[in-house]
Amino acid sequence: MSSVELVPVTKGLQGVIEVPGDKSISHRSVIFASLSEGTSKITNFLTGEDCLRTVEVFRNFGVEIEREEDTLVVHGKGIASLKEPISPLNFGNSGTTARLMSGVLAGLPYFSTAYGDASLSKRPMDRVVMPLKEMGAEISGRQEASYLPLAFAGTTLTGKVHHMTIKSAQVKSALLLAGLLAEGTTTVIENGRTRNHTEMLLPQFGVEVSIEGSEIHIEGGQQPQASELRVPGDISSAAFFLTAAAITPDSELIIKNVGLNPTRNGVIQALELMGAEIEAVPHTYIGKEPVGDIKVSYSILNAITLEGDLIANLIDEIPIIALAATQAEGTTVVKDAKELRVKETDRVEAVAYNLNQLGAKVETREDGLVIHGPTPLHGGEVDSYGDHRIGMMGAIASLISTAPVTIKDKDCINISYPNFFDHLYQVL
Ligand SMILES: O=C(O)C1=C[C@@H](OP(=O)(O)O)[C@@H](O)[C@H](O)C1
Ligand SMILES: C=C(OP(=O)(O)O)C(=O)O
Repeated sequence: MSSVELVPVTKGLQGVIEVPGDKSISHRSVIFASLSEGTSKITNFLTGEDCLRTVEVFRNFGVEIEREEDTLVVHGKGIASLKEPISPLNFGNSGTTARLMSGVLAGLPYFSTAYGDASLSKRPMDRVVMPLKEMGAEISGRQEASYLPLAFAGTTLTGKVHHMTIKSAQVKSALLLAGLLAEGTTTVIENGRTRNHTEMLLPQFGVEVSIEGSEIHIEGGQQPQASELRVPGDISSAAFFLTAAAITPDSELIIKNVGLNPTRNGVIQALELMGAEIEAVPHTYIGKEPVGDIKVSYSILNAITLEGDLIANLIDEIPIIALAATQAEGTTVVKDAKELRVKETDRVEAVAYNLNQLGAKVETREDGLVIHGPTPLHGGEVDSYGDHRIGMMGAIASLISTAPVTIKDKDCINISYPNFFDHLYQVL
């Protein structure tokens, strides 16, 4: 297993970086382009392992997708021209591929099977399988199709009104995609705001989606049309550098061209509430997505409470915010975040275990974390448990530790941020 030893820094982080393309938007862009008629060009596509899984899935459906570095050219021939896949589809480690593609596989008139790695095979799939079955999907698998591997019979779906019971953009998106392939109208009623990239991007591919408050409606039978798109920088990747600069004395960093969608920018709010000197200015729109530069400098931080609706807005950033909280004055509380327990690993346990190994004082709760700060970190070993966000949290912790930090299984970082270490060394 690959590991790396990182030594503490002797000076602050300085410079200007541009993080890779947004993971959520990259997945969606290749799905929509592959279902489209015509040739789509996607630039700044995230070449992390997860998004490449989604590309591979559509190649299995016979879609010709060319890739040169972070540019994809997708030669769509329309939904009716997709071919039945002859091999099982491999979703790897990617929850987004698994959930969104379940909506697609359920509604295409083909038999398909799909599997994932050990981590993904433990993550709940009933959250998409159950509402898809209510639309007429035939899906089978272990424990009433609650886990991968899954088999999709490919049936005619009927539109339906779904009342969401969890806050999940993956489930919402799976149902909207199934709705696109279904007969009639599908409505998803959210029980809290989650990232809205699917609803924002589908119209760019010529698909009509109507939004009234928390209700999203999509009419089945629409044929998406090719589009051109530049993917904004990923705020979830930027979060590691924002936090690094906020907790490392004498730092000042600028991160350019980051997606600042208000359903995703909770990490900026959280760092601001902690007292970080942080400025995010949108300077342009890519489609309906605001994009801007973020400037952040070292500050003395204070503890905060994160709960309620803000949680979905920063769910993937909680590990790195927890590291910031170890350096903040007072007790930081993270509540309403039990979703963290069903990510690539149980992130409640993984964050607490690893930060405590380094000398922090972190307690676990069923739905979150309690972090007592500030505590100096003394170095040691961080076990990523194969989870990219835990690996990157450990790497950023090394900057302010008094002794080296070893990251076990560092290669998992390639899942969402293949050039993470290049960027880190660039700003040191
Ligand atoms: O829709 C998406 O692209 C994502 C939604 C979130 O998951 P949930 O829908 O499970 O909250 C997030 O954690 C994941 O990294 C990406
Ligand atoms: C949870 C994540 O991704 P996914 O659900 O796509 O595996 C993540 O990127 O932090």
